[in-house]
Amino acid sequence: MSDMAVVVDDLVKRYGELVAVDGLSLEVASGEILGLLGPNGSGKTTAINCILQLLTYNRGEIRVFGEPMSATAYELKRRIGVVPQEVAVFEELTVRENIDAFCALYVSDRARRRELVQEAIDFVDLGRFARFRPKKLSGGLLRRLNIACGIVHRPDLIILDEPTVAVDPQSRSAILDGIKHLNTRGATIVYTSHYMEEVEQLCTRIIIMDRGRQIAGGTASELKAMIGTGERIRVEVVSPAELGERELEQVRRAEHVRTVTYEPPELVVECAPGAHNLADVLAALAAVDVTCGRVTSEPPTLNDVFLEITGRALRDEAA
Ligand SMILES: Nc1ncnc2c1ncn2[C@@H]1O[C@H](COP(=O)(O)OP(=O)(O)OP(=O)(O)O)[C@@H](O)[C@H]1O
Repeated sequence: MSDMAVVVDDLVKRYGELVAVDGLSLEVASGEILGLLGPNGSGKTTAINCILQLLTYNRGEIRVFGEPMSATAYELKRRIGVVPQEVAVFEELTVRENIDAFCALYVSDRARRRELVQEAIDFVDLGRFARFRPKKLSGGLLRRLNIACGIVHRPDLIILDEPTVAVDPQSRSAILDGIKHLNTRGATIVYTSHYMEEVEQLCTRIIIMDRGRQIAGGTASELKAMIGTGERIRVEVVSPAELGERELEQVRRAEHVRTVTYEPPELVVECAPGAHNLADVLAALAAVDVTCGRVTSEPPTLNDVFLEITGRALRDEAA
């Protein structure tokens, strides 16, 4: 099983009465970018902290690169880089000194460390800020510093816990590109997020978590193929001013139509997978003399997958 970077078997972590991780099993293959996707509170951070042995747990086995993980497995820990959810850097040190301090935990040779620190600074593009202290950095730059501190020792496995929360779009896209680059350079990546778009863009495989459990896993396309929705068609109704039951019923009767919702002027039709859904829906509308304006057809999202399995949305609008 040496091609597995991480194997978690039946992990349980309780906080008093609350079961934060509830029999979680998962595998991370060497070389992949695994996304752990789940709403806030689904147990992602707790699972990660158990894997890293930062928390004790009630049950379960964890192996990293084929070896049992334990609090004192220092050789294994050296091969892991962690980018925690909360930015954790030293306020009194500059950017360069911070990265060096983290590097020094694993690399004692000063010349080698200088090279690695410079490489990490270049990697997150913080060269212009190398002599700044953290309090002078914006949120996005702080996140980049946090990443540099986690990856400076060139770990084989990199675990990033929601590294783009509260980050501007430009820094976010730089961070995602950087993670892809680390992966091409050979690192296995575990990436937790509640942003489904990010996970879909970045990850080669995705595990969806809810209430401390894995509820589904696969590539984004495999996950979407698991559910009944093939596409969501949105139609702006131009005339008549308001659709009646006759027109709505006509659409419902079209082949593959699963649900029809109408909030004037928009009609939303969810269809099961089919080759001519859009044409069928438009033909149904034309048959009852409905004139359409803008029409769009979208494939299902990972939120649809989550919704279909749990009955709830992956995240509320404010998240
Ligand atoms: N130290 C703690 N004591 C008690 N309960 C906790 C503690 N840490 C987490 N929890 C609870 O455990 C559950 C899982 O939390 P966890 O932080 O692992 O979820 P998450 O998916 O990482 O969400 P988030 O992205 O918000 O961190 C939540 O119900 C949370 O309130």
